[in-house]
Amino acid sequence: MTSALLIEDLVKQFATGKPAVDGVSFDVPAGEIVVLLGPSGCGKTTTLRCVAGLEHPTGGRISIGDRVVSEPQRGLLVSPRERDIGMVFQSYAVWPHMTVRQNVAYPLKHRRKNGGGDINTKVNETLELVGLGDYAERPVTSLSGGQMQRVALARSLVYRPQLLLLDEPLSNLDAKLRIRLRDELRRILKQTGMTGLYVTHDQSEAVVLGDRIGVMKDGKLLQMAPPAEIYNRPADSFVANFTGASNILLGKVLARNGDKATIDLGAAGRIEAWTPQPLAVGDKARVALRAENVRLGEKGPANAFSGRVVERRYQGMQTVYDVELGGQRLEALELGTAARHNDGEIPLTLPPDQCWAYRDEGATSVE
Ligand SMILES: Nc1ncnc2c1ncn2[C@@H]1O[C@H](COP(=O)(O)OP(=O)(O)OP(=O)(O)O)[C@@H](O)[C@H]1O
Repeated sequence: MTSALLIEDLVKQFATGKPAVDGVSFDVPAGEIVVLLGPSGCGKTTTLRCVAGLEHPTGGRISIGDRVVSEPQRGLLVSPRERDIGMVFQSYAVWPHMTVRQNVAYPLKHRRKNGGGDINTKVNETLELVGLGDYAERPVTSLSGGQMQRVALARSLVYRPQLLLLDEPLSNLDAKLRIRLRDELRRILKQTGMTGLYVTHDQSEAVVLGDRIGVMKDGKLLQMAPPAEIYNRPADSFVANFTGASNILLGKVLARNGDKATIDLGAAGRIEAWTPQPLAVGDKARVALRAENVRLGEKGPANAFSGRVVERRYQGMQTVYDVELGGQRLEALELGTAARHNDGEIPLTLPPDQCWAYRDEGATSVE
């Protein structure tokens, strides 16, 4: 089957600096939502703009459906209007002098491709889909930010483009609305069977919306995988850290056994960890793990340690514990409204599957 979007070795070099996009390749099968996630400046917006045709790539190839839309080596560049894409941006791109209905009908009246059929029926169906059925005749400027963004979404969905591009569409909304629209967006996109490429720096949006998440850093795509794999099998220490595995234990590789490694943590003892990288015996390693995966008060069958709680921070719905482990520090998170552990010595378990060892590129090590 042809991918709805295929990006091969995409490079974008602006006049100055390092390449904003540096050899990125991935595909999006029809009906799938791929989210590009990464910190500010990692190149996710530039990638999306290259797909839209708003940026001219320096190298590589982009195909939408079975049509190549950009291949600079052959001097090929299809204009944005000819790409059959929809776009939703951070700012609510709506026509302020029109009603909601007129805004959503606009692309059907002004695009070559409208698929035929009755414009009013299509507009009504799309407004229902985005939850604005009762607002059709209102001036668009009388709507709230969240509603305006629904209008922008409806306007991009109404002509059923081959591909929908969304660049941080929720970031201008207040926190509560952002969460509601985030959850609804997935339902809406899935209901229409739309293929989507979505850009965000917000992990929770990426996890809720994406069938797959691509984590980017410095113009490179570090990992592209379903959310659960990104969260449970991060291929790279940056991916682990960016998605919230904030605990890092430093050590040295003692032994390898398949995709597991035994790491010497110095005074803390030895730890078993999963490793996606070809670590060798003697290598310095960083073991990453999430605060929520530290099992305080438990003596498990593997990776059982004795630590010391040095500080507790009660946060109402959860408690964060600072734990000392052989001269290193860990944070442990306990969900629930009651803190069950006190300061002082405590057994704890770090489940081997939830400990991930990466090569330590930094200088620090435990001798
Ligand atoms: N028009 C431009 N001219 C020069 N450099 C640019 C231009 N647009 C982006 N860049 C640079 O390219 C790199 C990637 O930017 P890009 O906007 O793609 O990152 P991003 O991950 O989307 O970040 P953000 O979330 O802040 O938008 C950055 O270093 C940025 O400064």
